[in-house]
Amino acid sequence: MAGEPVNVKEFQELARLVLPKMYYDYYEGGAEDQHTLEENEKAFHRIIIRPRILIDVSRIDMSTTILGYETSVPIIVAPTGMHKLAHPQGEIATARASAASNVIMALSFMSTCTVEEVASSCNAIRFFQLYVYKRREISAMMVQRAERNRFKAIILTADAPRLGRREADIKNKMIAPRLRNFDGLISTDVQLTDKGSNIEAFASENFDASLCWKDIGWLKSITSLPILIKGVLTQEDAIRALEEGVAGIVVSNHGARQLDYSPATINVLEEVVVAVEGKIPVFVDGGVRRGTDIFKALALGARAVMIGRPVIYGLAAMGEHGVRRVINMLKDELELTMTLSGCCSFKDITRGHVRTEQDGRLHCKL
Ligand SMILES: Cc1cc2nc3c(=O)[nH]c(=O)nc-3n(C[C@H](O)[C@H](O)[C@H](O)COP(=O)(O)O)c2cc1C
Ligand SMILES: CC(C)CC(=O)C(=O)O
Repeated sequence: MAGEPVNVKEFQELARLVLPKMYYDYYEGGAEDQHTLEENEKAFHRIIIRPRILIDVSRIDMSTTILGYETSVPIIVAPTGMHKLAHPQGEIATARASAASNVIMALSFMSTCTVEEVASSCNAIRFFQLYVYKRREISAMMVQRAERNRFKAIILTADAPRLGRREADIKNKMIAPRLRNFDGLISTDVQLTDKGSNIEAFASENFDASLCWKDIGWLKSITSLPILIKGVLTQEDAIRALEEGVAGIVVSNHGARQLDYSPATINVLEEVVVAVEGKIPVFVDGGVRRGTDIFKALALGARAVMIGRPVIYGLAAMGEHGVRRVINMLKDELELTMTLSGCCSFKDITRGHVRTEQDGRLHCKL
């Protein structure tokens, strides 16, 4: 590639060039046939923007709030595991870049830097993603550590009772690195398989597949932080989450790494938004690679998007600077999209600014 990368895809290509194949495959891959992986992006491509003209767009206001916290753009850094495989500074580089760009970072439960290291690396609003282990006391202790270190919300990932089947990781015999948060508590040196992915083996040894709705009560009993549920893909689960009193929902298929042939997230966002009737904010992730994608998600009712792989690609390519570049590129693209669509602020972006495939079908029937 000649010159500096100018979009997320070019950062992906740079990441592919610099990373060992085992790690690149881990980051990039999805489950099984990777049908949903492809669809997460393609479903965005099938949504058309309906721009409005002759509106004064000389000033665009990009500021917004997420759970009451001010942020420069409706982007949250999604929780993704093990950043030190992408760059030696790991999650500290990601946290500093997020802080510099004034966006919220969600730290993965499976981080390679500790909660305390990330918290002390910079001053920023951070959320903490939670996996519930069979040894619940470990998860409870992590929630308390996050709370002590001023994380502002818990994101409970609810789509991973087991890890999805990621065939590249199986072929590469993907190795789980040391997770220093769990030093002295749990080892990533699992010896369950002599073949296959060690990450998968680690997850099946430790993740609690019995986690269910009643456990939201348990989580509430151990923390006073707001709880977001990540992994909702249906109106039924959205309504249930609402009944459990969560503070927000993340429409997510885990970057298509869990259940293949689950829907592209942008295709089910509206179903969830309609179900919650504006009572709590709805976020979405999966396949966001352009500012136009963010615009589409906002038009369909998302409060903000989360980005997973784009951040990793920036981190692998250029460390902290790369993550900043990726976030700022997406921000610039969103600003341009708003300008060219006649929207001066987020409240100006309406359902009428996009046409989905389903809308197309409705028109045909008329
Ligand atoms: C390499 C990788 C690691 C991930 N690790 C986690 C994790 O530890 N916890 C979690 O809740 N989600 C995890 N996810 C899912 C992301 O939070 C997010 O849902 C997904 O990456 C969004 O899709 P995108 O990568 O297309 O932006 C991971 C995703 C990737 C790609
Ligand atoms: C280390 C993994 C369990 C993190 C994860 O959720 C993922 O790879 O999708």
